[in-house]
Amino acid sequence: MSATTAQPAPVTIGDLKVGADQPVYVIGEIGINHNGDVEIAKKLIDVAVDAGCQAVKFQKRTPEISTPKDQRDKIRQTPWGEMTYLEYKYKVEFEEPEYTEIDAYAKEKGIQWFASPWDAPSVEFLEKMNVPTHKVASASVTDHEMLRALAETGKPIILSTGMSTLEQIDAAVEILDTSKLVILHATSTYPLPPEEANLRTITTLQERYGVPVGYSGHETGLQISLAAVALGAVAVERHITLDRAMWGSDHASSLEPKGLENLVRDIRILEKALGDGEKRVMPGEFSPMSRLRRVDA
Ligand SMILES: C=C(OP(=O)(O)O)C(=O)O
Repeated sequence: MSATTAQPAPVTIGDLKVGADQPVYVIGEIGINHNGDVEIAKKLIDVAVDAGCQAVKFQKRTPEISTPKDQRDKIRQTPWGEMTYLEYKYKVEFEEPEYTEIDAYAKEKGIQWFASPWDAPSVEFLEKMNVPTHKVASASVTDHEMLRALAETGKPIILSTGMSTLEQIDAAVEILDTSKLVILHATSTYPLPPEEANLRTITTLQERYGVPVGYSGHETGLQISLAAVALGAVAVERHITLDRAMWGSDHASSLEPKGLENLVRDIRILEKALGDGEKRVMPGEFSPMSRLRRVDA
């Protein structure tokens, strides 16, 4: 008899399955860490492939819709000079030519790519790019118009839950098809202090929604993401960068290439180490047992 309880069926994303008894689905979140440069995006795809991630992720916005009205005219110093926040948002936004290049490059490298749309037109854009899944960023949990647009795509959805109450998540889940849903536990504090990680929420979400649950991390270092896997996270998403000192809001709390490589290496070790929960004598124990255990005891 196995000690493990019944697990929800895995969710199929492209040619991969995400769920219990599957390799942890590791997503390198490029986000806007490409700083508007497709060559940086391609280097980050290489970093994710070399580390052993199954996917990279971007963020797709229609800036005049997704940028909060009270933020648009704020002046920012940027590598492109002084500009409004809205102008800056356009600078780091990829459109069809860049995503076509990214799509071809990711296919050539054998890695999945998708994005979090931040408004309904971006869902339509990503659908045209034929992505295998869509991610809901924590900021969009309460954007029911966009969630309905996502549900209509019929694609599997990865729903992040930072900044959200259980009631807000209930309302989001109500709109989505739970047979194609992966939920990510997240705390949207950048960088995330350990005392706000609340990793046992992974179990709370598993029990409440009965779908595969993963983790989207914003901490520095690897321990919290690894603990999430030990607690049953079936997917892990981390921001990635070429250099944490690069200009931009997300670089500082991102993993550099070596950190990502170590994370995936350690996740693969944990997958093996977690086992199935069934107590049995392991093959490697027979020899020590014959040396150490008295047969007459
Ligand atoms: C911000 C995002 O995700 P999360 O809420 O998981 O950090 C995103 O996917 O764009």
